[in-house]
Amino acid sequence: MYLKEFSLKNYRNYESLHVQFENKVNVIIGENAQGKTNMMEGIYVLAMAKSHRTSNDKELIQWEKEYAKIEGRIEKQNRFSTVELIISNKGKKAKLNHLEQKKLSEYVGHVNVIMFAPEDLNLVKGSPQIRRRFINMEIGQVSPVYLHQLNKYQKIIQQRNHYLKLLQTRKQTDEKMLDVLTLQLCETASNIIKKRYLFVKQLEKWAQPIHSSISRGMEELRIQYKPSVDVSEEADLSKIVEVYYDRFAKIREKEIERGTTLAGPHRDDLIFYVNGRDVQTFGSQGQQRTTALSLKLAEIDLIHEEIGDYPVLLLDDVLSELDDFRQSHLLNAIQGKVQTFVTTTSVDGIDHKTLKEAAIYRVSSGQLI
Ligand SMILES: Nc1ncnc2c1ncn2[C@@H]1O[C@H](COP(=O)(O)OP(=O)(O)OP(=O)(O)O)[C@@H](O)[C@H]1O
Repeated sequence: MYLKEFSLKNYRNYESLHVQFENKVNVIIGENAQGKTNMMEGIYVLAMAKSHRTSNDKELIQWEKEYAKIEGRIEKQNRFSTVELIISNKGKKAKLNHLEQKKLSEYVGHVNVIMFAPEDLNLVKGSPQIRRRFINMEIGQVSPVYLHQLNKYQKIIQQRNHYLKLLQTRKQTDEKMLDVLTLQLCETASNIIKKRYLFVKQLEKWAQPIHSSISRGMEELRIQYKPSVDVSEEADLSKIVEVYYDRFAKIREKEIERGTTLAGPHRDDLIFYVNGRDVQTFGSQGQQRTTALSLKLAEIDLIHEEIGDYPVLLLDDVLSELDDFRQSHLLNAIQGKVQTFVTTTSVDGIDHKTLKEAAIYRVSSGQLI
């Protein structure tokens, strides 16, 4: 998959940008605060309809402007299409081949991207929220049904938390509505869990050989999905609903006391083991970085397997964070098959072979040269 043309209007510090990308590797050089990350973010938002660094869409609109617009022309298996996203105070409007899409979940997934930024190196060490976000973003790209379930789940959680607050403050004493919402929650959660189990299994399949190769055969990576309830991978949907329902019955008093939902996919996590040990607790910084890199590279293969095409790779200021060996592993893995955008403040840290094949752009105050 290729992003052939890309435009920004009133997006962050870009008043107006139009660029054609001819090469597979595109290096974007610029001093600090000139717009490198903003451009990577723009490509990411065009694909995912949300930013990787803020949940507040208004931040994406240039200061004092009414709206921001991102457009792209995509080549996918020799076919061309256009994508467009308009962000305003009223919300987001997405168009595919000039046709407005009713649901964002039907738009997301048309362009597939993988972002690798320094904060992704925290995937292993950071909070469970970072890992849940990773799971959601990645499954969401290949499964509109998952995105739909996730949106539904979030709405139910909001309603349920609101109701639990009413019960907590005794503004409401009838618990019937809580039962209805709990059942809806269990049903939606069971679909999400099933998908997550499947995804983690696939991810492990692709990440294991990559991790082994980066560690020169010294390390074996295992990935475990840890749902917030004790439910096995083999359980069918009705069994998962049953397990959840039992759990909610047990914690009902506690939930009312706290006024919030205490179990569900919004409390799941991933555990990474290297040679049998939890790498978050016992791994060295190098092992944690290798794990994060293996996961990102595995995603490329996973998306390729799912959709039959490679995603676009966005490497935002991350190459300089990797040592020479990890950097060359990354560059070899994507060589020739993945359209890649690399941002950097200097080309010094990037290997010569990559630079020779690359188109090099300089960004300065929201302008690209
Ligand atoms: N909504 C906005 N409207 C206008 N300008 C904005 C907006 N949001 C951010 N900016 C500006 O964008 C610039 C930051 O750009 P960006 O984050 O892309 O920097 P960068 O080139 O990646 O720098 P670094 O190398 O430091 O990461 C800042 O000058 C910031 O003030």
